[in-house]
Amino acid sequence: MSYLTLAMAKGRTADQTIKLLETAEIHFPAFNKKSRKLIFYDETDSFKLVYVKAIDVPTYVEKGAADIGIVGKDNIAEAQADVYEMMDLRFGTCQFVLAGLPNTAVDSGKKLTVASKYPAVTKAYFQKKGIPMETIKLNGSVELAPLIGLSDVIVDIVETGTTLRENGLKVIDTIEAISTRLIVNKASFATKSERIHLFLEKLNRALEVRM
Ligand SMILES: Nc1ncnc2c1ncn2[C@@H]1O[C@H](COP(=O)(O)OP(=O)(O)OP(=O)(O)O)[C@@H](O)[C@H]1O
Ligand SMILES: O=P(O)(O)OC[C@H]1O[C@H](OP(=O)(O)OP(=O)(O)O)[C@H](O)[C@@H]1O
Repeated sequence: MSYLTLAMAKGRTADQTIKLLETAEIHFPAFNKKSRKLIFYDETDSFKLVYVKAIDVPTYVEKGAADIGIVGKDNIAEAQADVYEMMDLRFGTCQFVLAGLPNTAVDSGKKLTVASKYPAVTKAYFQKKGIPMETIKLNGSVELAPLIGLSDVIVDIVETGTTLRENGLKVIDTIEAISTRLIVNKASFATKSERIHLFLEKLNRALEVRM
C-alpha cells in the first residue's frame, strides 16, 4: 500500500506536532530536529513525514506531493493554496495584527507603506478596508521597519506582545486568530478518503486526550 504523506512545518510548532502524532500513536522513531534528514517513516510503514519550511507546506499539499499538511494559519492564508482546511490543532496560537507607533493614522487618505512577512494577507486586509497602500516584503525583524522609517506600519504575528512592547509599538487592529491547522490535498481527499478519515479521527481523539 502507498504511504500517506504528511508535510510538517519546521520551526517552533514541530515539537508539538510530533507530540500530537505520538499521542495518536503514530511514531516516527528516527525523527530528530537536529538531523539533516528530510523524510521519515512511521513504525507501521504507513506514513511518510516530510519536514519542510512552514511557508512551503501549503504548496506541497496543493500540488499533491503531500496528502496532508500541518502548518500555521498564517502560512495557509499567505500561500492562498487550493486545499481543504480540515482541523484546528489548537497549538501555535497567536494573532495577525496591524501595528505601528502610537497615534499612527491609517485612514488619512495618504498611501500607507506596510512592511510584512505576509504581503498577500496584508494586501487582502487593506483592500477590504479600501485603504490605499503598498507592501514592503521583509523576512524577519519586521518591527524594526516603522522605527527607522522603512514603513508607516506593519502586519505581523503577535504572541505574547513582548516584541511590540520592547520596540514601543502598539496594536492598531487585530486581523485574524492564528493556530496550527491540518490541510488536505483535494484529490487525495477523494482517492485516499478512508485512510485520511481514520487519521483525522485518531488526531481528534489525541486532541481530546490533550485537553
Ligand atoms: N511568536 C510567534 N512568532 C511566530 N510564529 C508563531 C509564534 N507563535 C506561534 N507561531 C506559529 O508558529 C509558526 C512557525 O513559526 P517559526 O518562527 O518557527 O517559523 P517561520 O517564522 O515561518 O520561519 P522562519 O523564521 O524560518 O521564517 C508560525 O507560522 C505561526 O503559525
Ligand atoms: O508577541 P511575541 O511573543 O513577542 O512574538 C512575536 C514575534 O515573534 C515572531 O518573530 P520570530 O521570533 O519568528 O522572529 P523573526 O523576527 O525572525 O520573524 C513575530 O514575527 C514577532 O516578531
